[in-house]
Amino acid sequence: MRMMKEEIEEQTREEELLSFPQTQQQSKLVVVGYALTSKKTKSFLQPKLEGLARNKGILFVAIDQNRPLSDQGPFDIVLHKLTGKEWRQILEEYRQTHPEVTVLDPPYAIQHLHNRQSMLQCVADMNLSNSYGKVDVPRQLVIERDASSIPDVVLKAGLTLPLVAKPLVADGSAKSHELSLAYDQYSLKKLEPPLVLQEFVNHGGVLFKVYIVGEAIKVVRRFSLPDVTKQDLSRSAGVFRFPRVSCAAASADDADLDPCVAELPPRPLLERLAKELRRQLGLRLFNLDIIREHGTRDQFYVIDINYFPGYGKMPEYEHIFTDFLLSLTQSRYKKKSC
Ligand SMILES: Nc1ncnc2c1ncn2[C@@H]1O[C@H](COP(=O)(O)OP(=O)(O)OP(=O)(O)O)[C@@H](O)[C@H]1O
Ligand SMILES: O=P(O)(O)O[C@H]1[C@H](OP(=O)(O)O)[C@@H](OP(=O)(O)O)[C@@H](O)[C@@H](O)[C@@H]1OP(=O)(O)O
Ligand SMILES: [Mg+2]
Ligand SMILES: [Mg+2]
Repeated sequence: MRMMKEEIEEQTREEELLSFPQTQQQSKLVVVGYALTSKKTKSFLQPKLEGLARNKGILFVAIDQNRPLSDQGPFDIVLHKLTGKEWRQILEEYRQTHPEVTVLDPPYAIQHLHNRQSMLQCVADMNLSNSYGKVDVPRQLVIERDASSIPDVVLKAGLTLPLVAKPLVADGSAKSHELSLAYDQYSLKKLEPPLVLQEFVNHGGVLFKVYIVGEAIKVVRRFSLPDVTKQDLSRSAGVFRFPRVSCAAASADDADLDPCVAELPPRPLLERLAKELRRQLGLRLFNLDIIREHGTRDQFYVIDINYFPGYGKMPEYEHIFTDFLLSLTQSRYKKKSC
């Protein structure tokens, strides 16, 4: 007789459990359910992560979106990065009915990052400035509709060209990553709202990606858009489109760079920024793109924040991530015994 799908899954899981070191079969395993796109599963769930996790007693189990979430598991942690209202509702309901499970992260908090205005609002409100530096967001305005009005609106708001035009919605779709650089005021009419118009900040062509996993922070350098000089601006006109520019950007960690451009932002400044963002956004898994204004030592701008970014590109992510997952279950255990 053919085995039921559930039975096969149960058997596979039992076999997986048996492949764990014996000490871990006896002590409690941390079961992490994941709901990720196939692209994300490939980049995140690399064999080196799964191997280390196994040694530490962590088991990753794929969530079947065609079956009720409550019938699966039991999970200690749910990791997810999928879009859609329906999925969000499923997760919110699951959080209510399964308070013992840590859902990374709450869907309502992630929603905050799906709009490029609300995404940076926390940073703007923070007014972070101390002896290590100053963190701002570029001046920007939201255009909801009517492209023909943009030149006027930009003039009135006093924004300085060139401007980066970014789709207002940042939901991870290919379209949400289609950016443009506008050199002159009249070409702005060619843009397609709803969008955010952000002042382009010269930063020496290098940006810093700050990856956050709970309390841990890792910073890497990436090549970015080159500076735009006054001469470039007077010579060029029009709108230059650059789809998925950030994904194509190579690592700049080993490049021979001007030390003033390459110097990482001060660690204490990033720690303060990360701590505030973690608290205010209510998120534990995100990264931010931060740039240093060219010609300054300590003026920084946050230009982008992403939920559950490409951790596969973060150095030592397998150690950092597994330690983080373990720390979550330990703190839950501590809370319970208190
Ligand atoms: N205000 C700005 N000033 C200078 N360069 C910028 C600015 N905004 C964006 N850029 C450049 O454009 C790139 C893409 O912008 P941004 O990071 O906002 O887009 P994204 O599609 O959300 O990227 P990601 O793939 O990281 O989610 C940046 O990595 C940077 O090189
Ligand atoms: O493509 P990668 O895995 O590297 O990760 C990228 C991730 O794509 P994915 O979540 O679809 O995989 C993007 O998410 P969406 O905005 O498209 O949702 C965004 O977070 C990028 O910033 C990540 O690149 P990183 O900033 O880490 O370099
Ligand atoms: Mg970015
Ligand atoms: Mg982004």
